[in-house]
Amino acid sequence: MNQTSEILRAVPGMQRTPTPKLELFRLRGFLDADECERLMQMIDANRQPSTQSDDNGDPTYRTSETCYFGSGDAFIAEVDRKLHDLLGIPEGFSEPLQGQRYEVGQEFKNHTDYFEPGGADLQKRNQTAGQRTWTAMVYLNAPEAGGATRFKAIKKTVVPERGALLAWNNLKPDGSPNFSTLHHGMKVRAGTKYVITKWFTERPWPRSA
Ligand SMILES: O=C(O)CCC(=O)C(=O)O
Ligand SMILES: [Fe+2]
Repeated sequence: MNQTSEILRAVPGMQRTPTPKLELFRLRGFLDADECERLMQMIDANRQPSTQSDDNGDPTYRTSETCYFGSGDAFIAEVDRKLHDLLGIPEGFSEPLQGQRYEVGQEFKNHTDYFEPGGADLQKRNQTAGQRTWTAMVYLNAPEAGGATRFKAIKKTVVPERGALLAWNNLKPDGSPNFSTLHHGMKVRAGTKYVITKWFTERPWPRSA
């Protein structure tokens, strides 16, 4: 079993989706309301159109906005540390924390978080931090309608709940990408949806000088 998987199974209150297809966990109340509010305000203040890995040229594919949190902020560093501690992954083995914001009608269509084997993006990453391993995301609020995360291969839909964390292993036990991690950040129907996302990496993320 993957070491992170073992660590997560031992966390009090952790819920694991019973499927042999992927390792998917949920922990309610990972962040408190104040932490969520603070992160939402930071996302509102500093957002730009989201980009796509392995870009497929479809402009309707990912319509949300992204906030790249600066690494110098003490509060962000604390949230970052909390995520690393939970998954038992040494600090540095991840991309800088991001926030995502979806307005009514915005979504992130079916995709996987790992980089496509043989693709240009993975080739580039292989010179630095390598493939993405685990994903952790935290719902900062519950939009009034819509905005669930749907894992098609296991027919599982996760409804956003303030402070709840979702974590999954993008790779299979042999280290190859797991297509069953395919997921869809579904359209928000009413309100605005906010999440933070953390992608863990095979090797340390290069520090900026
Ligand atoms: O917003 C969601 O529910 C999913 C987000 C996501 O899949 C991502 O940012 O990679
Ligand atoms: Fe994703």
